Amino acid sequence: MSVNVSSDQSYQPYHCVAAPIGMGGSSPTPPATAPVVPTQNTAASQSGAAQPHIDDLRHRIETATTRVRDTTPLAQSFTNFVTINLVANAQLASGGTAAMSFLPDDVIDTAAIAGSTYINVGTLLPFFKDALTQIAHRFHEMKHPWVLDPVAAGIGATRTAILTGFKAAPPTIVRGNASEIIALADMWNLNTNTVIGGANTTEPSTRPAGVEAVDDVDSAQNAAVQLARYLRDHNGLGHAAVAVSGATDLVTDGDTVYRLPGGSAMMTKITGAGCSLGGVTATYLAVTDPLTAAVGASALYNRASEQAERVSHGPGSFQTAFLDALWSTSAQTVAQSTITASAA
Ligand SMILES: Nc1ncnc2c1ncn2[C@@H]1O[C@H](COP(=O)(O)OP(=O)(O)O)[C@@H](O)[C@H]1O
Ligand SMILES: Cc1ncsc1CCOP(=O)(O)O
Ligand SMILES: [Mg+2]
Repeated sequence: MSVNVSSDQSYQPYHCVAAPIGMGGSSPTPPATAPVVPTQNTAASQSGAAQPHIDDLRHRIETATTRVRDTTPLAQSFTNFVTINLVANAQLASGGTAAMSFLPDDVIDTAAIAGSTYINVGTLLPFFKDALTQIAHRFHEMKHPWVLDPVAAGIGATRTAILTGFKAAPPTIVRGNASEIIALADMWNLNTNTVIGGANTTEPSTRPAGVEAVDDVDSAQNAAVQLARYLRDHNGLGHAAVAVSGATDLVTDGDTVYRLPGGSAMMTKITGAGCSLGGVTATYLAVTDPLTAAVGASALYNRASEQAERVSHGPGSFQTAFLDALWSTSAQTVAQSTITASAA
């Protein structure tokens, strides 16, 4: 059974007048929310059963997007050196604030004042293996919510040791591209029955993919569902989400699979689109539940990247326009994104 809820919202540009921010001064005036622009393509036909739960999710997305902008939540990041600046800037443009840290005592002390933490394994140093194991187990004891981006899962003994080690103290949310999600589920020996390359192969995926996906989002669905169920049952919080990014994003809590079409393919031409989505997912997780955080951040990214594509002329201006659109896309536009739900 699937429910196709479709309502494209045209973008309403805003000229935000940010209040001057002194050191420790008040945060800028968050953008006003857009008037809901009636469009000819409003809600498609939907079965009655699923509509209330989609409406509730939309309400939680709008509330979370507004709360991020109103409360400037801190999401700490232990992330790679390639995209660390975009992660921080995307968190701030979305309404949150950032703190980047690597030494365990610093990370654990910062976690005590942060709403969540983001861990991304894109670039590694030798001490990361012990540090990240220590951090994950401390987060588990603290019941501290955190997001994992398993960048380049499957490549290198150190990265594999780190990702394998997270199974014993797993995150609240995992966000990755299709190949990373498949590789992580395989690495954790979850029963995913992943079929690569369609019906003509039955071998589970064992190939590392680098930082880019070599699998399509749908081939990662079973892996994402099994991973979400494992996280929910073992992270000590009782709820979880897995987000698989791509041309149509997929998010699951282990019971329902949500699909979010749209966004701009230009996102594949800037490094850090996925990494920064993980960071903004952590920003949302600081104020809401894992499913709402994963769906809301993905929807924000899709609406903002569409706007950026409309006003840019190449990767450089696209990235700048994307940050602007993270700031000014209204909470209502995010909440009214097209979302399709089906049973896991
Ligand atoms: N073909 C596409 N069309 C639209 N959006 C895309 C496409 N590919 C990726 N994206 C978007 O780019 C962002 C990063 O996704 P992805 O490139 O899959 O992550 P990663 O950079 O970790 O591989 C997500 O918001 C995703 O929705
Ligand atoms: C290129 C690269 N190398 C190690 S991490 C990294 C950035 C990956 O960023 P994203 O996953 O957002 O494409
Ligand atoms: Mg990535």
